[in-house]
Amino acid sequence: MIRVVCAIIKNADGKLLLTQRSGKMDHSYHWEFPGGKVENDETDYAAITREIWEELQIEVEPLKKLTQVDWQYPNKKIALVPIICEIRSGTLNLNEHLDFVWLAINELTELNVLGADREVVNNLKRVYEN
Ligand SMILES: Nc1nc2c([nH]c(=O)n2[C@@H]2O[C@H](COP(=O)(O)OP(=O)(O)OP(=O)(O)O)[C@@H](O)[C@H]2O)c(=O)[nH]1
Repeated sequence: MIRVVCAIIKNADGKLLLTQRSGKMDHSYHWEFPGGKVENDETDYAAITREIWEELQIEVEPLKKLTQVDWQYPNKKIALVPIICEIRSGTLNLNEHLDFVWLAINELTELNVLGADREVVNNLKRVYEN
């Protein structure tokens, strides 16, 4: 099982950041929460800080882990760990993705999001509704 962390980043309007995978990536053109694989001997928080810096040139502070989603794709099984993060500095620059969007939680269903992320969105609705 591959351990993957993804960042839940909210802006001042309460909208969440999603990024679109490029044509060169696995699951091309799907939308996801930015993040990536945790490397050996790396903590989840170190991994998300590194990935967001590499992908978006933003410095984030990880604040809280949410419920892990285990998901089987045809070619791999992942454990996706969503982490609530706050932006500390930087201006968003797309180093790897095709596009980004800020959307309210109820608007996320309109996007073609990855399977595991649909589950994350459902869990988030519960977090934000309570
Ligand atoms: N970054 C990210 N990856 C996700 C999310 N949800 C999800 O299923 N994944 C999957 O987790 C895997 C690892 O992410 P990655 O960004 O490091 O993968 P990659 O395409 O660079 O490498 P890979 O092609 O070897 O899998 C990918 O297969 C990706 O599709 C998500 O919200 N964020």
